[in-house]
Amino acid sequence: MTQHQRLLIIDFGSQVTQLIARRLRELNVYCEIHPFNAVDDAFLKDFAPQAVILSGGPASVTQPDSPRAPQGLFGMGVPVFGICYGQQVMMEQLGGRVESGHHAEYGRAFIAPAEGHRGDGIFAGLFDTGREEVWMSHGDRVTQLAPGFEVIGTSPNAPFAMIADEARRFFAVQFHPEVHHTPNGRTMLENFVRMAGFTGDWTMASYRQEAIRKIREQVGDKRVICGLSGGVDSSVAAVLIHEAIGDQLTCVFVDHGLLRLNEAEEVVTMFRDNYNIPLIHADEADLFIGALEGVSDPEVKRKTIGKLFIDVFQKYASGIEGAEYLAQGTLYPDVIESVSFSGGPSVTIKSHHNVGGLPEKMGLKLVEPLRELFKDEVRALGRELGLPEKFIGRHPFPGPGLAIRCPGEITRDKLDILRKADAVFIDQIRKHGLYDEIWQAFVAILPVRTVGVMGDGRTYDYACALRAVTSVDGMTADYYPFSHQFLGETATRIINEVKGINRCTYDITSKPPGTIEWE
Ligand SMILES: Nc1ncnc2c1ncn2[C@@H]1O[C@H](COP(=O)(O)OP(=O)(O)OP(=O)(O)O)[C@@H](O)[C@H]1O
Ligand SMILES: O=c1[nH]c(=O)c2[nH+]cn([C@@H]3O[C@H](COP(=O)(O)O)[C@@H](O)[C@H]3O)c2[nH]1
Ligand SMILES: NC(=O)CC[C@H](N)C(=O)O
Ligand SMILES: [Mg+2]
Repeated sequence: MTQHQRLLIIDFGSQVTQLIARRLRELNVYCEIHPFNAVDDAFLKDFAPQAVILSGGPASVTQPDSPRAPQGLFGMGVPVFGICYGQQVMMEQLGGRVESGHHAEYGRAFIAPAEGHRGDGIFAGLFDTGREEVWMSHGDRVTQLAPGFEVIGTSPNAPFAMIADEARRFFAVQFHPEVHHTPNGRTMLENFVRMAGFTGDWTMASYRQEAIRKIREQVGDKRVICGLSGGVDSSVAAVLIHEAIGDQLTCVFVDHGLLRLNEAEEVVTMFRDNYNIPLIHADEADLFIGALEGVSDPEVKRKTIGKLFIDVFQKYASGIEGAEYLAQGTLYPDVIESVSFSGGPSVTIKSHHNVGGLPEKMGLKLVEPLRELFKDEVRALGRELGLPEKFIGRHPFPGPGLAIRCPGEITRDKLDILRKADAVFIDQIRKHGLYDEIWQAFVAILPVRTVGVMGDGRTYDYACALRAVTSVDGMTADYYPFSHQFLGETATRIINEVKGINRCTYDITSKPPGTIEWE
């Protein structure tokens, strides 16, 4: 376990629990999210948090069998901050009262300070304008405070919107300080962690040292292979592991024939030029493209590719004496998603290419040095390790590559057209200085051909769709608001420069309801 000061977030299933963790990480506070049903008194003792935050959640504390925090939590002497359901559960467990009723508040609300309170303690710095803007999402509300608590702020439908028991260092709010729509939410969380004694010791410099020590401890004198895509995650993982164990590491870059224009050369050159890391360039295009022939179902595509990745890693691992470990760039969101509490079985939208099934089949043990980090932290670690900015700022690129940007059947022909169109689009974005503002951008080639007229001749070629989104973590996304001029210029360039495309559309679907990739 980390040697840093630790904060525990108990998850009651809120859609925005991850944001609590993000906000705290931004404050250089190390925290972990654990589902309420995995946290008991023994866990608390073992984890030894210096403070605890209780998340929101979909349940109602007024219902029998609704989730609770372990009662022992309130006797540990550590500061506790309850958010929404977390507030309600605190009141319920500490002797207050919560009621369901007709007092729902969804969206923006304003908190007024209670008599005699202008905001102090963890509410310091608030109410500058006489009221505090917050984001609410609740149907239940606290109707009676638990002994020891006093009210700090009220909203029209939540008379106990901000409450505190200063003596025990228990605080709670009915709204969500973790979302962007609560402008001073960060101030509240910062006040809370400073009050709890956090010094902000979670920095990438200390993380780097610790991660290196752990990798050495885990791997000993064995060998590690690392699937390297040239993406941020696997590049940072590879460089970090190399720093730890030097030439015990071999990277395997799989060219599955589904990469972007010149991508294979760029990745291989960049690694060979900048790092002295043994790198196998596995040219397996025939294997992948061959297996995908005639396949048009998106899930079948994904599963076919996922399995072939396994086969390829296995092939190269068996050629390396003593290769007992497989490294991958698993991030914290992947970890949380697989443990997080959910009210029912969740639906699989897409089988994200996942190397999680590897170890059993290959007999390889996993090395996952980034599994505690968010993407922005991985980028910060990459900078700390001195990776070239070109790699750190790269848009994410999915493991299955162009296969999921080519709805319907994949052919080499279509892939070539797609690669060229994608290169023009990205070139346009770079030329207009927009690359860093956009989270991810690409072209999808559509499985329809349309009629056009070029140079007085008839064309019957493919249509393509441009996709560019803004996002923080890929979980939700919005389309990027290009100017019409940019779109027009880009469409003209693609149609003029890329033989095989005669029509260009811009995808303005957000996620949800769409997803970022087309398949
Ligand atoms: N072409 C590839 N060759 C080898 N390994 C790959 C390839 N594509 C993906 N992987 C492996 O799958 C993992 C997950 O892919 P993913 O796209 O999520 O991460 P990434 O490519 O490292 O970063 P990014 O999310 O920025 O694209 C990678 O960390 C890498 O280990
Ligand atoms: O490594 C990956 N393997 C996959 O199978 C995969 N599918 C989607 N993505 C990437 O995940 C983010 C969200 O994508 P979606 O909105 O399409 O689900 C976007 O950044 C996608 O590019 C993948 N990455
Ligand atoms: N966002 C929340 O935590 C909601 C809590 C509870 N389900 C309510 O409706 O009041
Ligand atoms: Mg990638």
